[in-house]
Amino acid sequence: MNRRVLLIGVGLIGGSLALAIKKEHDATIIGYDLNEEECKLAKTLQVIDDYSIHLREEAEQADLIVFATPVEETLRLIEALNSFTLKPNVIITDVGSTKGNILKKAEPLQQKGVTFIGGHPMAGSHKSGVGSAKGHLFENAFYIFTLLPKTPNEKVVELKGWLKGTKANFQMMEADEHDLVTGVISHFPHVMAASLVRQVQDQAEKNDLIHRLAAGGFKDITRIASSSPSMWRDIIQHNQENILYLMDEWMIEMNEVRDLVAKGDRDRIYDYFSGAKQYRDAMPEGSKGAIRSFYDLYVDVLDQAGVISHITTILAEGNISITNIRIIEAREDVYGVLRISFRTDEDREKAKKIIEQHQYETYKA
Ligand SMILES: NC(=O)C1=CN([C@@H]2O[C@H](COP(=O)(O)OP(=O)(O)OC[C@H]3O[C@@H](n4cnc5c(N)ncnc54)[C@H](O)[C@@H]3O)[C@@H](O)[C@H]2O)C=CC1
Ligand SMILES: O=C(O)C(=O)Cc1ccc(O)cc1
Repeated sequence: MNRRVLLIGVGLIGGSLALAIKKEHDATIIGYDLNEEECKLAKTLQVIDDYSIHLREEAEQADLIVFATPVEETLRLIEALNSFTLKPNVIITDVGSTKGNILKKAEPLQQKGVTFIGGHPMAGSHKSGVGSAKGHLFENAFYIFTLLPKTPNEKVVELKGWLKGTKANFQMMEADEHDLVTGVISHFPHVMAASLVRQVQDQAEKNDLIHRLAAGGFKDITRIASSSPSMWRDIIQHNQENILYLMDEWMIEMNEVRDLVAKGDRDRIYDYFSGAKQYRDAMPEGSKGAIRSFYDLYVDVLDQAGVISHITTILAEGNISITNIRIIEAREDVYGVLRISFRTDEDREKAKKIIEQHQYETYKA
């Protein structure tokens, strides 16, 4: 019998999961979203088979229910599910960036014998909406499951089966540990990125050159500050304790660095940078973390006119597809750096070889 998936929240992550599910399953995917335009677009793009405005009716027929809504909304909707008569074997999961409060909210469902498995695919983008959804978004990314006590293992295996098409790397974690770890590597860095941008904004009011010069590397390192403010408001709210702890730690650290700078302590400043470099350089390559790594290649170009078409032609001849190409004009008009993004490290390596054969200089960030 054809199985039914109810996707609640048909945006970037929900749409990407739907596409991944479709790769491996011949199930009917029904979308439910407050924004009807997103549902229409999702249907046109064949991300979902159909959509509905009748949550109860759809939930009661579903074999798999996926919440891909902002965390605060997910909490509200999980509560609504409590009064529905769900199929006895249904699996409910979510994709929220925080897990503690969501699992607590799902406890009453489990007490009624319904399986809820917390999920967090740790890859994404600063973009929102189903228009940016991709079936391969979670390939090689960590996909964390957080379980309520007594969740049957066969249900976890079944959910992994549903999500096989993501080609993600599934991992189990306790909800508390998840929230601390993601606080460290994703949520707090997000606050930092936003604060760096706001510092530039404040300083740019005094000197408008700052705005122009920030367009290069600064923009790259603060890319995540362009993500959905409402999504991040929810994340910060639901990981408040960890974020406050990390902010306090950061301020202690900044005071220590401030002290080194004030004293002009050259050796210790060197040690500070060198320690950070060593630790960063030793981080594993090739696996995706929460913050998306791009397989970028930088190419020095002198004459910008015509160079993009030349490089795209030689890459096309070499059968290498690119996901993005952009000139970063950080060196005024004559010189430029071309940044080309690839889907895999392998593509980037092949491209590097080919481009260098044409006498361009390349480097990886
Ligand atoms: N964006 C990212 O990179 C990642 C996001 N996440 C998590 O995924 C979830 C969704 O994020 P995105 O897909 O990026 O957001 P999105 O904005 O692209 O999609 C969210 C969708 O939920 C809909 N929605 C909001 N409230 C609703 C409600 N009450 N009922 C039905 N639909 C509702 C919105 O209309 C929107 O279409 C969030 O919980 C976020 O924490 C997890 C991993 C990565
Ligand atoms: O844009 C990026 O790379 C991200 O930071 C993606 C992201 C956002 C939220 C998550 O919970 C996990 C990953």
